[in-house]
Amino acid sequence: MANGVRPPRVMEHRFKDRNSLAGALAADVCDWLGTGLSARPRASLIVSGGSTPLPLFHALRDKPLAWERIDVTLADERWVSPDHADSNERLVRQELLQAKAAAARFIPLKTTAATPEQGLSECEARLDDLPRPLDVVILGMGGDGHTASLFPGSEALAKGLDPEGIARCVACTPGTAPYPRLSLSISTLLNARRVVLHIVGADKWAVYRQACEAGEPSSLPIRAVLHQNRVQVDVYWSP
Ligand SMILES: O=C1O[C@H](COP(=O)(O)O)[C@@H](O)[C@H](O)[C@H]1O
Repeated sequence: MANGVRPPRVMEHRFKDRNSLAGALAADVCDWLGTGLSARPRASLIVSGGSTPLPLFHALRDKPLAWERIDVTLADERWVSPDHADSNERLVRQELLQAKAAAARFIPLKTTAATPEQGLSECEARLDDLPRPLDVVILGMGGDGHTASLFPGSEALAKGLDPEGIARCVACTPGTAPYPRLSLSISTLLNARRVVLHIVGADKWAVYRQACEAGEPSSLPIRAVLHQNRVQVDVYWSP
């Protein structure tokens, strides 16, 4: 694929550094949520965990939005206690749901069930509350092309990547990353007004460019986000 060619529904936004990216993406997310709130009683924001979103969370939490009318949940969760260092819920509570954003309603994915498989139906019920389409979905991507917790080689991948699937979420145990997990399915994540892929670093840019080429989503699950006709995907990248 020639440099610069990308799937038709993909728009690229490139920044000189991570803080510039975070500031611009926070401003855009604020506009999109504001548009949702002006048209409907509530708006939804689905965020990812891991290390990439930290500067975004810090830029977003001070935005002057009617946060008490915003529902926040996660694209995926590691099945660890909510106060565990690697819990995505902990990250969101400590780093996003502060300052003005403390007024938002948070919907955790982690339940008290022992495994994500056992927690799946409660989680689906929690997500049923969210009006569709979702307003803003912000996805991350791992170096292996996973997005949310849709990992290459995991047993739940076919179910999670089914574009017409009715499952809101899937339980999985990645062979290549720690912790059992629960992930929103691709059909849930793409039923959205705005979908963002937020990635940083040259390595992730190379994986993203590889995923822009036609191929199997089972080897690079992010392909299921990039190669579809349902919604525009805005890719925000910086070195
Ligand atoms: O495990 C996960 O990985 C991805 C990417 O994380 P990063 O640390 O490379 O930014 C993340 O999007 C996902 O939410 C998380 O659970």
